[in-house]
Amino acid sequence: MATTTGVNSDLAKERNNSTFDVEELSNFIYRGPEKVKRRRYLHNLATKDPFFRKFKPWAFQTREEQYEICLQKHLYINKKCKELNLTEPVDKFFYTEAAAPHENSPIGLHTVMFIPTIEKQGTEEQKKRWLPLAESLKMIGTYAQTEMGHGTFIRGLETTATYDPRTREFILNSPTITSMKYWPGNLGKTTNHCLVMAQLYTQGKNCGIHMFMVQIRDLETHMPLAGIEVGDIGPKFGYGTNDNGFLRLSNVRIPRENMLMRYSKVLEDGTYVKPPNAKIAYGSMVLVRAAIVTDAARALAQACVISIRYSAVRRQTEVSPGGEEAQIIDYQTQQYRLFPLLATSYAMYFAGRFMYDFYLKTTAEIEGGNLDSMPQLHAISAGLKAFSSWMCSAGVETCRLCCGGHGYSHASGLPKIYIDVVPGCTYEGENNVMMLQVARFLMKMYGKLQNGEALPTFMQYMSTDLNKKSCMTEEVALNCLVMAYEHRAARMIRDAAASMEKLVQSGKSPVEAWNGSTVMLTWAAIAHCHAFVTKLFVETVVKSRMDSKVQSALTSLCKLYAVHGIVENLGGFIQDQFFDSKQVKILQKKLMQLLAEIRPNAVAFVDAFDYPDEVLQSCLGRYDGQVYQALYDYAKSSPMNEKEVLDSYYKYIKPAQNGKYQQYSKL
Ligand SMILES: CCCCCCCCCCCCCCCCCCCCCCC/C=C/C(=O)SCCNC(=O)CCNC(=O)[C@H](O)C(C)(C)COP(=O)(O)OP(=O)(O)OC[C@H]1O[C@@H](n2cnc3c(N)ncnc32)[C@H](O)[C@@H]1OP(=O)(O)O
Ligand SMILES: Cc1cc2nc3c(=O)[nH]c(=O)nc-3n(C[C@H](O)[C@H](O)[C@H](O)COP(=O)(O)OP(=O)(O)OC[C@H]3O[C@@H](n4cnc5c(N)ncnc54)[C@H](O)[C@@H]3O)c2cc1C
Repeated sequence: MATTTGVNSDLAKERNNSTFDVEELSNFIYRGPEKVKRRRYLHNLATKDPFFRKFKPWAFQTREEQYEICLQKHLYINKKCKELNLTEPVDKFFYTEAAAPHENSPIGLHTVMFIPTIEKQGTEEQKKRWLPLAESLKMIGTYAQTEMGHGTFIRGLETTATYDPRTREFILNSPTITSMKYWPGNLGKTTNHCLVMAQLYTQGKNCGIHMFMVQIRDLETHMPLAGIEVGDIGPKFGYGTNDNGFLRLSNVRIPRENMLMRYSKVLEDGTYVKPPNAKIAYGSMVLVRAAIVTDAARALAQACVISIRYSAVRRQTEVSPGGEEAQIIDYQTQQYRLFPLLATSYAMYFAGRFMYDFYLKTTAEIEGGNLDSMPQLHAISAGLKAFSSWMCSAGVETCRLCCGGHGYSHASGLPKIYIDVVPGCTYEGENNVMMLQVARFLMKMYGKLQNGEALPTFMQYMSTDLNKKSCMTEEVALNCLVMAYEHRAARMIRDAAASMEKLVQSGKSPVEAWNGSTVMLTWAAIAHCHAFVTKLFVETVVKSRMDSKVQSALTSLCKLYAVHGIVENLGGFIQDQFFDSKQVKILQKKLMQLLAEIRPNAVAFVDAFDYPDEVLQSCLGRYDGQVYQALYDYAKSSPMNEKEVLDSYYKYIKPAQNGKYQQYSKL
C-alpha cells in the first residue's frame, strides 16, 4: 500500500540500493561541486521566489494568458538577472530553466538571436548605437529570416533591400505573398525592431542575402509604422507562450547605416564590399544550433527523471498469481525502452557540453580573423543539432508512453516538455536538410582521403580498413564498440560516394547524382553523428577524473548506449559481415545483462541530474514519489471542477434530455 506522506517506500529503497554516491555524479555532470552549488543557488532563487508561484499552472491557461504570463515572467527574469548581476550565459540558463520551465519566452529571440547578431555582425558603431537600447529593452527585436515560401533555402528569400544612393537609404519590400516573413519568434506582438534577412540590390546588381535593422513599431505607441503589416500567426502545436509572427514590408526606407556591416558593406555611392566568407552571415544560426544540443539533452534528461521515478513507484500486475504487483521498472520491456534513453540523455549532455566549448573556441578564432574552422563548426553544429533534437524528441515521447495513461495528462509534465523540444527538429534548419549539410562535408572529406590529403582528427576514422572485422569478444570492450560505429560510418560514407560516382558514370549531372543519393547520404551523416556522440561518451567516461564507483556505473551506462545503438540498427553493422552471427548474439546478450546491471542505479542516475520538483512540474516525477495524492490534487484544481454543475449542463444536456434541440437550429 502506498503511503501518502514522506518518501514513497519503493523510491526510498531504490535510493538505498544504488552503488554510487549521487552527489559525486552530480559533481561530475555539472563540472565540480562549486558549479553544483551555484546551480542549486540559482534554481533556489527562482523556485523560492513568490513571483513565479502566483500564476495558475500553464496547462490551465488560455493561449492569451500563456503569452501574457510568460511575458511577465521573462521580463521579471530580465530584471532579476540585472539585479543579481547574472551576466554569464550559464547562470542565466539555470536561473531561467527554474523560473519558467519549458515556457518559450516572448522575448527569447531578442536574447538568443537579436542581441548576438548585433554583437557578431554589427560594426563597432552599430554596437554602440543599438546594444544599450537592446539591453534596456527600449529596442525589442527578433531574427526575421524565414518567409512563408522559404525557410530552408535562404538564398531563395524574396524580401528585397534596394539601395538608393540619392537618399543613402535601403528600400525594403515584400514583393509577393510568399515573401512575407513568417514564423519569427516574438515578431507578432512583442518586438518593435527586427533584423530582416533580405536580398541586397545595389547598382542594379543582386549581391545576395544580408541583414538589415528595421524598426517595425512606434517606440511610444507600439503601433506598426507606415509600410509595415505585422501580426501573430495563430495557434501552433505548442509554443503558445510565443507570438511567432508574420511581417509584410511595403517600401520601408531605412538609413544605409542599418545594414549590418561588420563583414559586408555598401558604401555611400552604392559600391558593394564582399565579406571574407559569404557564410559568415549565417553565424547566428550556428550559435543557436550549438545551444539546441544542450536544450534537447535537458528535455530528455527531465523526461527520464519523470518516467524512471514513476516507473519505480508504479506497480502493475501480479507477476505470480496472488503475489505482490511488480514495480513496472522491473519489467524488462520497460527497462529496454527507458534505460537506453537514460543513457542517451547522458550522451547528449556530454555532446552539448562539448558543443558549447567547441563553439566558444572556434568563434574566438573566427573573431580573430582565422576562418579555417568554419566548415568544421558548421558540420559539427548542424549534425549535433539534428541528431540530438531527433533522438531527444523521440525519447521524450517514449518516456511519455512509458507512463501509460497518466503520461497523456498534462499532470505528468511530459507533453509540455515534448512540445517545447520537438520544434528543435525543424527550426534552425530542418533536420534532414542539416544532415545533408553534414553529408556534403563528409563527401569533401572523402575526396581529400582519396587524394591522400590530411584529414581533421575527428574524421581520421574514414581511413579505416573496411575489410577488417570486429574485434568484439565476450568482454564487449568500449574500444571495439567505438570501432564498430566508426566502421559503419566509414562504410556508409564510401557507399554514398560510390552511389554518386555510379550515377555520374551513367551520365547524370553531379546535381542529379546528389539528388539520387540523398537517402544514402543521410544514412551516412546520421551514422557519422552516432559515431561521434558514442566516441565522445566513451572518452568522457574513460579519460575524465571522477569517483571510481561513479565511473564504474557510468561505464555500464555508456556501454548500454553503444550496444543498444548497434542492436537497434543491426543491418548497418552486419551488411559487410563486420560482426559475425556469434558476435551479434554476444551483443544481444550483453544488452540484457546491462539492463539488469543498470536497474539498481536507475533512480540514482536520474536523481543526479538534480532537477527540483518545481522545475519538473510533474505529478509523476516528484522526488518523494507521492504520485497518487499529487494526481488527485491536480485533478481537483482543474478549473472544470470549480463548479459542481457547469452552465453547459443547463444549456445543452438538460434540454437534450428533454428532447429539446431548438438551440441548434438557431445556428
Ligand atoms: C552538462 C551541460 C550543462 C551545462 C549547461 C550549459 C549551459 C549553456 C548555456 C547556453 C545555452 C543556452 C541555451 C538556450 C537554449 C536555446 C535553444 C532554443 C532556442 C529556440 C529559438 C529558436 C528560434 C528559431 C529560429 C530560426 O529558426 S531562425 C531561421 C533558421 N533557418 C535556417 O536554419 C535555414 C536553414 N538553411 C540554411 O542554413 C542554408 O540555406 C543551407 C545551409 C541549407 C544552404 O545554404 P546556402 O544555400 O547558402 O548554401 P550553398 O549551397 O550556397 O553553399 C553551401 C556551402 O556553404 C557552407 N555553409 C552553409 N552554412 C554554413 C555555415 N553556417 N557556416 C559555414 N559554412 C556554411 C556549406 O558547408 C557549403 O560549403 P561548401 O560549398 O564548401 O561545401
Ligand atoms: C517554433 C518555430 C520557431 C521558429 N522561429 C523562427 C525565427 O525566430 N526566425 C526565423 O527566421 N524562422 C523561424 N522559424 C522557421 C524555421 O527556421 C523554418 O521553419 C525551418 O528553417 C524550416 O524551413 P521550412 O519551414 O521552410 O521547411 P521546408 O524547407 O519547406 O521543409 C519541408 C520539407 O522539405 C524538406 N526539404 C526542404 N528542402 C530540402 C532539401 N534541399 N533537400 C531535402 N529536403 C528538403 C525538409 O526536409 C522538410 O521535410 C521557426 C519555426 C518554428 C517551427
